[in-house]
Order: sequence, then C-alpha cells, then structure tokens
Amino acid sequence: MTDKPGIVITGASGRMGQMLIKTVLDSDTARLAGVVERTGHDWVGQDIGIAMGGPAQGVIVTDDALAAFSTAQAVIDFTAPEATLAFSKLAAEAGCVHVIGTTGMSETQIADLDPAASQTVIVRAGNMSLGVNLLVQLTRKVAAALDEDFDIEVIEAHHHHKVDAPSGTALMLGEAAAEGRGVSLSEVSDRGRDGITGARKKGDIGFTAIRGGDIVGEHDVLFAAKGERIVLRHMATDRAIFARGALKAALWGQGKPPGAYDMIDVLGL
Ligand SMILES: NC(=O)C1=CN([C@@H]2O[C@H](COP(=O)(O)OP(=O)(O)OC[C@H]3O[C@@H](n4cnc5c(N)ncnc54)[C@H](O)[C@@H]3O)[C@@H](O)[C@H]2O)C=CC1
Ligand SMILES: O=C(O)C1=N[C@H](C(=O)O)C[C@H](O)C1
Repeated sequence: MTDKPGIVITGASGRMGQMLIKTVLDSDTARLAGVVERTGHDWVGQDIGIAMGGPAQGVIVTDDALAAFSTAQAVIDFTAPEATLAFSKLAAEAGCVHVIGTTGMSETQIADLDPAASQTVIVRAGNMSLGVNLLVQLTRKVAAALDEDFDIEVIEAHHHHKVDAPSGTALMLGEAAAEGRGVSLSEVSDRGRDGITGARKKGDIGFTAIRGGDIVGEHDVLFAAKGERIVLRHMATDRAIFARGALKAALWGQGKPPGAYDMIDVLGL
C-alpha cells in the first residue's frame, strides 16, 4: 500500500495522454491509478505499458471512467470538449481533483463545468507550462503599460493534427492583453482575416493561427506601434512541460476547497 496520490489519465493513447502516463510513472510523488480510453478503442483491455510499446505496468486500460476515478485522488484530462464535460461530472461524483488541459471548449461548455466545480477542485488551463503562464502575466502587464497606439496581435503555430483555433494558449494571452487594457476580449477580438477586410480597427486584438508539421506549440504576442515593436514569445519544444504542470496541479489540488482554479493559482504567479 502507498499513500502517494493515485492519478488517472484519460485519453490514454493521445499525444498528451501518453506523455502524462510517462510523467506519472516516472514520478516519485504520484502513482498511476488508472488509464481511460474511449469505448471501442483497441487499447481498452490491454496493459498500458504493453500498449505503449514497453514493459507491462500492471494497469489495464479501461473505458469505465467512473470505476477508474473511484480508485483515485485526481484525474488528468487532455481529451476533447464533450468528453471533458462528461468526465467533470464523473470526477465530481468520485470526489477526484479534475485537471483539465482540453482546449476548444465553448463558453457554454465552460459554464457547464460549474456544477462539478461546486463539488470538487477543477484546475483548467489552455496551457499548463510554467513559461506560458509567466508569459500570460507579462502580457497583462505590458498591455496595461501601453495605450491603443500599440496594436496587439497574438500569433500561434501548432502541429497539423491540432483541431481547434485559436489555440487555448492564444486565447489565454488574448484575455490577459484585454484585461491589461481594461477591455472585454469578446468586443475587440479580430479572428480569421480574409479578403477586403478594411483597415485594422484601433484597439482590436488580432489572432493568427499557423498549422504545420510537428510544431509542439509556439506563441507570440506582438505589440506594434509606429517606429517600434515588442514581441513576447514562448516556444514549446517538448510536451513534457505540459505534463509536468498538469501533475503539479493534480498534487496541488489535494485538500483544496472545491472550486474552479487555473495554473496561475497553482504556480502562485
Ligand atoms: N493545456 C495544455 O497545456 C495542453 C492542452 N492540450 C490539449 O489537449 C487536448 C488533447 O491533445 P492531444 O493529446 O494532442 O490530442 P490527441 O488527439 O492525440 O488525443 C486525444 C485523446 O482523447 C481521446 N478522446 C477523444 N474524444 C474522446 C471521447 N469522446 N471520450 C474519451 N476519450 C476521447 C482520444 O481517444 C485520444 O486518446 C487538446 O484539446 C489539446 O489542445 C495539448 C497540449 C497541452
Ligand atoms: O494541441 C496542442 O498540441 C496544444 N494545445 C494547447 C493550446 O491549444 O494552446 C497548448 C499547447 O500549445 C499545445
């Protein structure tokens, strides 16, 4: 028997799922309590170590999320919006901390997490890395220091498998810029320029998404004015940074009061 918190990873076969499993297996402070994949996936029923091409780990991939969550202290979930919403209800029922890395959730889907957050700890962030969360705080500060003579653009680049745009990180950075400027992002956001768009509107926050190859995740916040530019940049080269942050969040959440938290809370930034 061990008193290390037990962690369940959802989306076990995914890019982040596999990175999270490796991170928990390598950790001295947590143990892998379970792994979940969707019904019908050919990993269900297999030992996770074997499915990932290594030695057996004694943890069988299941599609019964509630049963897995009921044996654990935290669930780390990097899957898809509808799956994450369903998992939030099950994590609350099982009394697990729910760490959500899934991006592309609509405003309604985010609001639909509220009932679960009144029962358990939810830590949700579009980017779990230390570097990006620091960049969020810097962006807020720079935006607060500059006036609307500086046009703000958020430019992001990701691998060609990514299904949502702008990225969750780009939206975090856009929100921080808008907050720094004291405006609402929904009122100034400019996405997907195409054709005769007209001149740039003063005060807008623009978004550009690049998709290609195996880019892990790159984000620039550009402040462009007449005669000068400031660029704040983060470049991820290894998904381990997201997995490390997520595990930190899962451990941080132990014993905290129910509620909706983010990585700024976890990292104390
Ligand atoms: N917050 C952060 O730091 C980061 C967030 N992400 C986000 O994590 C998510 C996953 O990214 P990847 O691992 O690259 O994607 P992926 O496509 O490689 O993996 C997704 C996994 O979710 C599972 N899944 C999808 N729909 C499901 C459902 N309805 N029920 C159960 N499982 C389901 C899939 O079977 C798969 O295992 C994306 O939203 C991505 O943007 C990715 C990296 C960092
Ligand atoms: O899908 C990804 O890969 C990533 N998604 C997150 C996002 O949408 O910002 C975080 C990271 O950039 C990788």
